Amino acid sequence: MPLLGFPPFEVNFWQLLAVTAIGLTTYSLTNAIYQLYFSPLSKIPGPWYAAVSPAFYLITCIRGNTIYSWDRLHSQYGPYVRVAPSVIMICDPESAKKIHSSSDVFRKGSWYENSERSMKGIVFITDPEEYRGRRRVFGNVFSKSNTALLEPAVRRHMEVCYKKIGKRLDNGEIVNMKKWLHWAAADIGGLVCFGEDFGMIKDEFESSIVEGCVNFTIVAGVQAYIPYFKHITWFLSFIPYERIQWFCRNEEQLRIFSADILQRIKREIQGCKDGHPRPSLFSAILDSVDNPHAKYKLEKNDLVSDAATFMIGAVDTSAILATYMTWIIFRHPNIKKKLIAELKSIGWTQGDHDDGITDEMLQELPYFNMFLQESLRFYAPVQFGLSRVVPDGGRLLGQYFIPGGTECFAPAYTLHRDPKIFDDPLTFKPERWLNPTKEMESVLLTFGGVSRLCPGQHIAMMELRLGVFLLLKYCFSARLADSCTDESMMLMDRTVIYPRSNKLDLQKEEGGTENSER
Ligand code: HEM
Repeated sequence: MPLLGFPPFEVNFWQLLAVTAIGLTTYSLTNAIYQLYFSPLSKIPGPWYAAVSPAFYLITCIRGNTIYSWDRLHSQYGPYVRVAPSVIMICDPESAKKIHSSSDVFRKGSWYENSERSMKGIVFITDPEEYRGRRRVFGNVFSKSNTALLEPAVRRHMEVCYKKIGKRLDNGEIVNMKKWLHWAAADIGGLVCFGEDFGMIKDEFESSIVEGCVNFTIVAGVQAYIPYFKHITWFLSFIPYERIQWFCRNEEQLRIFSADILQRIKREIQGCKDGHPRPSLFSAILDSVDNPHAKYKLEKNDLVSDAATFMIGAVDTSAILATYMTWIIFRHPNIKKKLIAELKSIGWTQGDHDDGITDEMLQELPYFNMFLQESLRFYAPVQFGLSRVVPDGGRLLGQYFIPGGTECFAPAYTLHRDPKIFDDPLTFKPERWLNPTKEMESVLLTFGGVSRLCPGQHIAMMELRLGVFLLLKYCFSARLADSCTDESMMLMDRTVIYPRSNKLDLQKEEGGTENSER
């Protein structure tokens, strides 16, 4: 009996397919016409296929080495490029400053929401209000003066590291500096955050924390571009295949690792007769979880996430920058000579002798600090562009009015090499920082933008200064091994940059003096 008198409505498979195809084609065509001619972003140049579908952007990001893709697009289309229907890339210093401003905050974008599963650490907080609350918990533990208190422990640790490397070089070994610098960065991260290192330099082994931190940035760099992928990985983690499990369970393993350490610190505090355990960042803030009267409260889960996040933030970044600084020192003998000359002026001696040099003295050396600054420009570990969202109401960026909700990013790789700001930008030239322009200083995004500056930057800078000084002290007579070439050190990019060969080998210069003893 036909319903309401209408004849029965029958569709066969082919009709259904035809209707679906017509529907999809109409939608795609209408969307393409809208995106190309009517969208508020349609005036922004860029490849047409990037404007009509997010596929180009997602594939470029998932493939990695985006720094080169963005740089090419910038040279082709100019400072503003539309790389997806609602994503724009900005290579204009003024607008880069705006999107990272601390007064008119552009919140963090979908990259951060997608890249974690259960890790609610500070770096992944996108809401500015929630971020301010979390930052208050940490108070001034990262201030320059607090960082200076850590110098003796950090220095002792680094001294052991470089002495060991020097001895190995003297014994004729080829030493992969990248590996040792990752061990040192993780050990120091442990010292700073938890008051204990992981014994990697002492026992010369790689704790799973290094692999965990490096893997996290790699996995996050893929997951961040595939919406809902983080939910799928939960199911995938049950597949009994080692590589898949490694990919899917890395975040959980880091959280377990952090929870264990925090538990140990807590036991230590409870067992401490005088109530003063080893000083560390997290022993200072444990109180915010356990004390009901603490001024700023933190959930236990967030504390564990923060502990893992701080290690992720500390390890790969510091190690990679130190690796490239080592490369530059041995790649350019004139730079090494100038650094040594300046160090000699404050009493530097080669080998195992106390020359009384402190971090404070290193901060006074002009060439030494220009070398550091140029390294921060050239080898910023995070160069792909930190994603931000235009606030409600939209904002004027350059000559374009960009609607609220649009994602934007300013790739550090391209900005740090802008010939309008840096003369001869592809040459590593410390002297350019002798009289820097305001623009040169403000465009550097090595430690992030002003609204979300890296809290570990003073610690990282101290580590880098002491690292260069101790490298020259204990590995003075080294040279680059034959395996280490311009080609092998070419920048690759997967969230954090790394050398193409994934190593930096040093060996002893033939006829050079002993490194460990004068
Ligand atoms: C050379 C070394 C380092 C570099 C180049 C570096 C770089 C950065 C950058 C670019 C950001 C901003 C990320 C964003 O906007 O999403 C950041 C954030 C962060 N860094 Fe570092 N970092 C370094 C060392 C450290 C160290 C040693 C620590 C901890 C002891 C640390 C902890 C963090 C944390 C917790 C954040 C998140 C802050 C936030 O979201 O506001 N970093 N870092």
